[in-house]
Amino acid sequence: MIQHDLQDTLIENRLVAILRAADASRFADAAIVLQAAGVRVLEAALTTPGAPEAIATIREKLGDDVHIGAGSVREVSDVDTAADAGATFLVTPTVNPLVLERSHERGLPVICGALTPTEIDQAWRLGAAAVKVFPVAAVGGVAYLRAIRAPMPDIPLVPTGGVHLADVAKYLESGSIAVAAATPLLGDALTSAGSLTDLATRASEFVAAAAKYVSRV
Ligand SMILES: O=C(O)C(=O)C[C@H](O)[C@H](O)COP(=O)(O)O
Repeated sequence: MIQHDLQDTLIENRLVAILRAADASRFADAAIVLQAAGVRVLEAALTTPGAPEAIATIREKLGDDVHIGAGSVREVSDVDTAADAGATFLVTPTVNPLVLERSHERGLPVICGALTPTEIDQAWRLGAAAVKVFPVAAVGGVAYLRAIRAPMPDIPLVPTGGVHLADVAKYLESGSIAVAAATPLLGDALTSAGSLTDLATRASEFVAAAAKYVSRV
């Protein structure tokens, strides 16, 4: 996937579901539930043991209908791990020029994590396809997002971290290209005690909230 394709995919979906857990045993089942609910952009965090294998399984089972990225990419070696597993894009929590450089070499677009105006601008100038404003809720949520957008309206922003269902419309109304959520969307669905039925309900609610802002490009 190239930069513009990822931007188009985000505009067409407005929602990224982040899979992160103690282990990846339920990632593929959760991905199937998410796909059925209309979620098309998934991110498997590399902090989860077994995430690369889960990325490969999800690609095999769900095909090209679902975009599966690797998240929490911090090291250059993570880029290669994710690319070799078949991830179609990368998500980082930080701005690391070496990670962006290697991602470009491997042909993978990046949603690069950043927080301050300087970091956000730097991530964009280093060639990020979009900038993940993380952790957005902890620093002021929608008000912070709006403040960032005013002087930098050209940068596609993906607010992440503490984005709850009730916030989805507010962030998208404020000009975000998409929102990303882990805990508020996945809940405990990735644990053995979690319910995939409840996940289906939550995912449908998130998709419905984002749907108003979806545009076909
Ligand atoms: O994966 C990464 O690279 C991140 O840094 C982003 C996180 O997964 C967020 O921490 C999600 O936050 P919640 O949606 O509040 O659970």
